[in-house]
Formats: sequence, structure tokens, C-alpha cells
Amino acid sequence: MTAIRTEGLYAFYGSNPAVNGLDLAVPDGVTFGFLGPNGAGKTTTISMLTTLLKPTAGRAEVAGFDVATRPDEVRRRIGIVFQESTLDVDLTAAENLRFQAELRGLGRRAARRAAGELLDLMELSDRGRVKVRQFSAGLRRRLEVARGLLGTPRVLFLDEPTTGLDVQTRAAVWEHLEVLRRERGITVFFTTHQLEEAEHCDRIAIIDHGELITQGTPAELKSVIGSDLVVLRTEDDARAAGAITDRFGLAAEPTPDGLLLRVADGAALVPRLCTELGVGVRAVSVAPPTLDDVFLHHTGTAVRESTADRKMLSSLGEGLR
Ligand SMILES: Nc1ncnc2c1ncn2[C@@H]1O[C@H](COP(=O)(O)OP(=O)(O)OP(=O)(O)O)[C@@H](O)[C@H]1O
Repeated sequence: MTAIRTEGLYAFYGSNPAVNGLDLAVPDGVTFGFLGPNGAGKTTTISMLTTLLKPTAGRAEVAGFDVATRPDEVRRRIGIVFQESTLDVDLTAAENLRFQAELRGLGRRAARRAAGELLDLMELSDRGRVKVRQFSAGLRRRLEVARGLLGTPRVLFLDEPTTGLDVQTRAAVWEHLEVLRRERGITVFFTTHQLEEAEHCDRIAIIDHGELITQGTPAELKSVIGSDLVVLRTEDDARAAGAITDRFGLAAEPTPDGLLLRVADGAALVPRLCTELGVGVRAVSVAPPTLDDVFLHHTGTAVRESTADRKMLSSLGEGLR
């Protein structure tokens, strides 16, 4: 079954098309990353899929029901974790869950049981009686995910779930989400503007300016680029670029980080560059394509300006000249 399907979905704010004819298909039981830079239309899309905003045009179905004509059926089958925290910090973790469960129509006893189960699931049982005010950002996020799971949803929507969290806490949140998907078969749909965060998703869609750029598995999207990226710093980049074309038959593109080369096997090329180029090599890095590169390939612009986070495989000093 398809958990989410949109066909020609539009949302206008005045004359601004925040979502511009979106066609999406999200299979049941996958982790789906919805990626794009700030202002791309991610939150607007999630708002329509969760029935909080009416589409201007087009259709969207979630868990088999149309969001515009059957919003109650959709709401019964989804959970939402918003970008901004909506927890009551003056209540304990368990109280936050119980009150939300009661708002959803559960009786007192059932609400208490559901709260206990979800605290267990998100490994928060020992903190059930602690006021949320005393929670770290990571614990709050976990509690919000727990709250999103009230009513055993088929699809869990999370809008930028790890924004503001440190790397370790982020990893912990992802681990919990992966367990949910594996053990409960929940479809996890999340947005992010940090593309590397979606590397481990089953499927990805990238949007920009409200339009779908591409969708598929991370490997499928990267296979479009199909090569390693080698960045080379030399004593004289202009001379090195000529030598790379003459001796290796490769194109070298000048970038702020150095000369950029796209080759099938970057690691094999590096030693040859160092010994055969005839121009002093100061530093060289090799990296497989990332989702940022996929974005760059399709849009011609980078999500982030710098490639400083590329793994430096080799940093060569003056001695190699
Ligand atoms: N309530 C609103 N009224 C008018 N314009 C809006 C409104 N909400 C969003 N927009 C505009 O719609 C476009 C898409 O915004 P949206 O918040 O959906 O993007 P986003 O991808 O979620 O961005 P971010 O990563 O910053 O949250 C942007 O140009 C934004 O300025």
C-alpha cells in the first residue's frame, strides 16, 4: 500500500506558490526524507498532509484517505511532531502524554496505560515523573516523538526533528525512529534541510522552490552523479588544470576549495596525481558523492557553500613539490 500519495499538489500564499505541483509517492513502512533548503516548501507540504492547511489545488492521500475530503480519517491514522516544541514544561513527561491522550478521547485508565507504554518505548520511564522544564533538548524531542505516537498512527510526520540537537543526540533520535519503523511498521516522513541526515533513509524526495527535483533511494539519486569527487590544492591551479587535461584526459573545475575532478575511482587517481602531475600538490581529498552533490547537480546551486566537511583522505605538505 502507498502511505502517502500526492498528485499535482499546490499551496499558494497570495500569489506565491509555496508548493508547486508536487507528485509524491511514499510506500508503506519506509523512512522517507523530504529534503530541501530553507523556504523550499517542506513545512507547507507537511501542513497539507496533516490536514492543517487546505491544498490550493491538486490531491493528497494519506493512509488511503483524501486530506481535503476525509480529514478526520487521516487524523486518526497519523502522528505529528512539530518543528517547535509544544510540550507543557510545567507538567511531567507522563502528564504531557496523559493529557494529550485524554484530549484524543481516551479514558483516564487507558490514557495512563498508553503514557506508560510510550515512555517505555522511548526509554523515558525513569523520567516519567520529572517536569519537562528539567529535560535536555534531546529528551524533549524523544518525549515529543512519544506523544506523536499516541493513538498508534500508521504514518508519523516529523518536521525538522533534529534541528538544534547535537550530533550524539541526533543519532539517538534516529535510532529510536528506526526501531519504530522496524518493529511497528510505521511510515516515518520527516523534513530536513541538512541533506546528510537523510543518507540512511529508505527513500528521499528533494524539493526546491516548491517543486520536486528528484526522488528515489539515496543510492539511486547518487548514481546519477556516478563518480567520486576529488578536490586538489596545488601550487598553481591554472597550470595544474592544464596538466590534468593533458596527462589524465580529465576536466578540472576551479572551485573556492581547489580544483574539482569527477572520476570513477578517486582513491586510485590520488597517488598518480601526486607523482605525475608535474605541479606541486598541497592537499587532496576524495569523497563519494553526497546528497548535497545531488542537489548541486540538479539545481546548479549548493545547499551549503562550503565543502569543508569533506573527509580529507590525504593532506600533503610542501615536501611533495
Ligand atoms: N504563512 C505564510 N504566509 C506567507 N508565506 C508563507 C507562509 N508560510 C510559508 N510561507 C512562504 O512559503 C515558502 C515555503 O515555506 P515553508 O515554510 O513551507 O518552507 P520550508 O521548506 O519548510 O522552510 P524551513 O526549512 O525554513 O522551515 C517560503 O517562501 C515562505 O516564505
